Amino acid sequence: MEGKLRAAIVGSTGYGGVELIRLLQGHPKVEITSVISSSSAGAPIEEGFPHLTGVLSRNLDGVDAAEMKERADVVFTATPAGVSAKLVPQLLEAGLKVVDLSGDFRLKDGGEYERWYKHPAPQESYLEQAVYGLCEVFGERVAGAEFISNPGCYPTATLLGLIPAVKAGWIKSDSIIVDAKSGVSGAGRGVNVGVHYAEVNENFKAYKINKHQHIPEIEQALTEIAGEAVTVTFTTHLVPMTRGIMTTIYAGMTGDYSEQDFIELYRSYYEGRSFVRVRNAGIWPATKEVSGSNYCDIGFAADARTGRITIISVIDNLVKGAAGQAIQNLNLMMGWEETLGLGYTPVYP
Ligand SMILES: NC(=O)C1=CN([C@@H]2O[C@H](COP(=O)(O)OP(=O)(O)OC[C@H]3O[C@@H](n4cnc5c(N)ncnc54)[C@H](OP(=O)(O)O)[C@@H]3O)[C@@H](O)[C@H]2O)C=CC1
Ligand SMILES: CC(=O)N[C@@H](CCC(=O)OP(=O)(O)O)C(=O)O
Repeated sequence: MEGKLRAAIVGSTGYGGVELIRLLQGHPKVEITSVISSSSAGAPIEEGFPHLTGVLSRNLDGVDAAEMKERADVVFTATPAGVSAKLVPQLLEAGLKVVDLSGDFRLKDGGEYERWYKHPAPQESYLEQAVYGLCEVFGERVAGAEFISNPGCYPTATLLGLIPAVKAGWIKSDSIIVDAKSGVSGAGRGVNVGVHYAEVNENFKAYKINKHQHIPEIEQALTEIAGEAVTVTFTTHLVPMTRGIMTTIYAGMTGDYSEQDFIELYRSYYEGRSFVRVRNAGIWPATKEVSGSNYCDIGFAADARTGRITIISVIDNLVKGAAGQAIQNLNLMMGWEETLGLGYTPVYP
């Protein structure tokens, strides 16, 4: 184990944290040295998560920045909104590297954060320090950074599906509609009546229409790429499945572009990036085709009749949408190959 980077996971009893454990167990340069819980410190992690028996044998540690500094070099905070805002500054002041999976540091404008998340914003200096880790787009900023704000699950699928076309000026920036669907693990492990089995099974429902906290995150990145204000209509739906996000994106095209034009544009933009796979014409991605993996698969349908492009983008919300991208960010921070420890083939069927 000597020579490995030591990692602690706060929120290790949540879905994002447990997925970090699964993925980091296979990472050749990282050792998990602390799994942390605010409510079950002292208990063996296998007790609550029998699937980890024989995989990771550790007792849960309490939330203590000084102890984390003793035990770890990097901390993944897979904690609810509002918790990271208070905890992460302590970790940074202790000299730890941090990858935060929550939404607390993604919006550069603290006022916008308070408006959408309904929590007090973190101090401005930490918002400035946080590097928004959408690896395939802003990866150069991640290299050597000490503090990464990992993108949200829906924004990851949406932005990877939109950015090459927005950057090229191929779509009308006031015409974007994102129809997004998520599996139930996206809501986390906490009890919530909206994600109860009887509410979700054999059901399909829209939620947070025009009020979703990922809207400003998507618009912030698209506005930067476009160099002009971009707004999106964004509707989220809950699908009766465990993992997976599909975003179906509609936008008016600025010219007479074909599917093949889009395929070539996107393949060129993502050239050399292993985790974005652009489909051939007529083969649209499905969530199962990325499940358990760090891939984002993208497909297109151009409609000359309406002048609109339809872009389908799928990810596993817990991998590319959370833990996988967090590890990809760590790899880039450390100057390692970005695919290190992430070579998972999707679980199919
Ligand atoms: N699920 C997903 O697909 C995605 C989630 N995210 C974000 O990642 C973060 C984690 O999500 P997820 O794992 O799904 O959520 P969960 O609700 O499954 O887990 C969150 C964990 O945080 C811990 N926690 C709660 N309060 C505190 C506290 N005060 N201090 C320290 N730890 C605390 C809890 O564990 P304990 O009680 O043991 O401390 C809990 O298990 C959230 O911000 C979420 O929005 C981002 C992208 C995708
Ligand atoms: C299915 C489901 O409920 N998904 C959650 C995703 C939450 C999340 O990941 O929140 P942050 O990225 O803001 O931390 C939602 O739509 O709110």
